[in-house]
Amino acid sequence: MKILVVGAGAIGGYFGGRLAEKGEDVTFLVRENRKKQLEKTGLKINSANGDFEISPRLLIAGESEEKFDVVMVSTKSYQLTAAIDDIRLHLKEEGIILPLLNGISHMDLLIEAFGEDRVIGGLCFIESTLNENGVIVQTSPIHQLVYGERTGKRTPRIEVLKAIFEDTKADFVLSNDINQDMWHKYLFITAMSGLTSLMGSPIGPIRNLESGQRVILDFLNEITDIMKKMNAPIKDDIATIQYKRINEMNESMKSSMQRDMEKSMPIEAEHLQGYLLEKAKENNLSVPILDTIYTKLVLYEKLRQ
Ligand SMILES: NC(=O)C1=CN([C@@H]2O[C@H](COP(=O)(O)OP(=O)(O)OC[C@H]3O[C@@H](n4cnc5c(N)ncnc54)[C@H](OP(=O)(O)O)[C@@H]3O)[C@@H](O)[C@H]2O)C=CC1
Ligand SMILES: CC(C)(CO)C(=O)C(=O)O
Repeated sequence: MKILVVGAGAIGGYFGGRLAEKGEDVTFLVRENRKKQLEKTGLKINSANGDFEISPRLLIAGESEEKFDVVMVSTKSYQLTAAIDDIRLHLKEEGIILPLLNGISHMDLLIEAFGEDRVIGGLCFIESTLNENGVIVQTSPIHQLVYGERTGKRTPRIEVLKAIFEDTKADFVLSNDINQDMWHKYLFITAMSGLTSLMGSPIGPIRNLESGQRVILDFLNEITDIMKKMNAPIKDDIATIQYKRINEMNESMKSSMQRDMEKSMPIEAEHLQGYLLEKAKENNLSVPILDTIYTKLVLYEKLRQ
């Protein structure tokens, strides 16, 4: 199976790199600058699970007519519309799209572009970032990619994908309810990225404060209320589950949004917090913590320009 990874950034480079390390047929769709950099240095990954390096196969959109069976999408949300045009050029007629972005609203964009049947569900738990030399630095041991048919069915194509992902030096998990898993991750990341970015601190010091504990739980409950109003397929006790998860994470864990802010890069505030704030407004919900976090993130974006 020919795999195209769209973006050789922090997560695409990591999971695509792990598949290539195992010998799978992986190509990275990149843009000019990243291509030049990767041709010079190779794809280097400094990982909590063991460093590795590959000479990646690279493709610039439209430079060949090569088509792929699986397209793993690992751009930022604000890069997705442009990336969709590039993907169209390289997706086989029966090819499938596996998105790894945080959030939910990108699913509508992808389904609109490629059709219900082409798009499966996906998400990942990993703490990784690009350093100033374009090296992927993965800091916590967790490196889990969760995927599945949005119908929950064990289709022949998902079994093929499962076989490809097996024995990779990363944790690939086939889900029977990827829709729910994606909403649960969305809840987790909205809280985690919002709070760490607002406080400018890894999660440890925030949760070590009594007030920090309160704000984490209150924010998770706020987001859960919005999601329930949206009829999102979440578990009733998901706020408690994610609260526990946040309390079990590494002391030093940062969110990718926070790391992007440290690098003065654009952030996915509209895609993550902004989308939920819109839904809160539509449902007349009072969401003071989300309002505060969103204001901070929008101010960051304005001051950055
Ligand atoms: N980093 C993390 O720890 C985690 C991130 N996520 C989520 O994963 C998604 C990706 O994040 P992350 O990997 O950190 O982001 P990065 O910015 O590190 O990577 C995105 C990559 O996509 C590339 N890209 C964008 N558009 C195109 C295009 N049209 N063609 C080819 N390449 C393109 C960019 O390349 P270029 O250099 O050309 O701009 C960049 O290398 C986000 O939704 C994020 O929230 C989820 C879990 C953890
Ligand atoms: C919190 C984390 C690292 C977990 O995967 C994440 O998804 C992100 O920061 O984007």
